[in-house]
Amino acid sequence: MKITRRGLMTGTTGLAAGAVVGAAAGVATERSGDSTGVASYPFRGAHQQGILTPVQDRLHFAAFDVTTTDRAALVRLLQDWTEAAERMVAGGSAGPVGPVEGDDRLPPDDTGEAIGLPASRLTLTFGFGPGLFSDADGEDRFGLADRRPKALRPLPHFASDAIDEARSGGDLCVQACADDPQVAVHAIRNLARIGMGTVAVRWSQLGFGRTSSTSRSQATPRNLFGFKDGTASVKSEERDAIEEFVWVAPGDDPRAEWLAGGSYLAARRINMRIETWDRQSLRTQEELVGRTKSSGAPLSGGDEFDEMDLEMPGRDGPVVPVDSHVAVVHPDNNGGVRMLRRGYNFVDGSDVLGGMDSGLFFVAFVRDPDTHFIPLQSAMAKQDALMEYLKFTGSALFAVPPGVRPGEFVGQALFA
Ligand SMILES: C=CC1=C(C)c2cc3[nH]c(cc4nc(cc5[nH]c(cc1n2)c(C)c5CCC(=O)O)C(CCC(=O)O)=C4C)c(C)c3C=C
Ligand SMILES: [Fe+2]
Repeated sequence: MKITRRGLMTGTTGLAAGAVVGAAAGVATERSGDSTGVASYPFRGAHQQGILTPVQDRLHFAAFDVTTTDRAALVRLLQDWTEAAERMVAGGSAGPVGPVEGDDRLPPDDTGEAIGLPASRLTLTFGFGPGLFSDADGEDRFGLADRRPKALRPLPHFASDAIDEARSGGDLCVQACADDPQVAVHAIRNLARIGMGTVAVRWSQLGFGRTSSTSRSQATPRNLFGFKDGTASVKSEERDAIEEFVWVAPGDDPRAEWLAGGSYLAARRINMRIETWDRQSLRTQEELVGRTKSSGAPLSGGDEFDEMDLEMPGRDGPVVPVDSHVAVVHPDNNGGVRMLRRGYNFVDGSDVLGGMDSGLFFVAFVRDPDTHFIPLQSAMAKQDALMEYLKFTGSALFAVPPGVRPGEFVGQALFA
């Protein structure tokens, strides 16, 4: 069955628009326009989609404040979001009726800007922020406080952070990734519309040109410094590494067993001083990163995916400088830990000085932020020569519940 919003609207499936959901694992497309050969991914499974899924080209990420005090309303929202998400990732509309099929005296249950667009490999990934468990005064908002995962706290302040609170935190988050920005935006917009009166968008971020790859079948993309980014990120083919570094395991956190099979999502909005960067010599740029700009190979030699030799002597110390980015965050200098990175480039117009408000919206999925993320971010803040070209302007941490099983809603085990 071919599922497109247009196909559904013209009745080729014989079903109401949006009523159909993809059941097969990764519905193949006749003409997908991407290297994966897949048009859509199933919403339900052991783990949420949008983590191991081959990274799509576009992002719309939104963080929400929960505005209700009613636990039942929060549960209803998650049920409604689950239904809408399942329809939209299959290429259907947000509501069961559709953008133009309903009673014309009522607002449509889908906003319509995705009419005619295919699923575009849309994935929707949901997360819970610390504020869902208790508010700033420690008040238990929804009877969930004693189920808060131990590592789910606002990220600490790191040296030279310039965090804008209006771009940080949030009680809930939704990561929408797709190959078409209109499809990602449509999904977030409709989830926000469905949540009216229960949640309000706190901040959101658009991203383009994925800065990572989650599969060996994907080429490594480039960030706005012009370097390949994502080379050493955990790949979906690395089964042992995924268990060790990405998924929360049963027994990791006895009071938050509901999170087993899930993960933590660390988000950092990082402005890049690209105008200053562009004035640095190629050699300086490569020494700041620790890899070559052309192939992404370590400065110690070899090809992109070859092991880096952090000890190889150069003229003034190691050939991969000790304060280069890759040396500072390398597993050998951080207790062996790795992370699955899934960031995007962004350009949000220009700043008051005529420079571009641009950078990298860093997203990483980790098993435990206390051991797999915070120490690396601290090391970067203190020792990384790249920091001179970076300004951290947003910050958030979310617990990402496990996958949604048939008949369940997202995060159901937390409310059991
Ligand atoms: C705290 C975690 C990290 C932040 C924040 C971060 C920001 C950041 N990174 C680049 C560019 C590159 N990063 C690369 C590798 C790399 N980065 C991190 C962590 C953070 N980066 C890790 C764990 C690694 C892998 C290290 C390893 O195992 O070798 C690379 C090299 C290519 C690659 O492996 O992806 C580049 C390039 C920028 C520009 C940036 C902030 C804007
Ligand atoms: Fe990095």
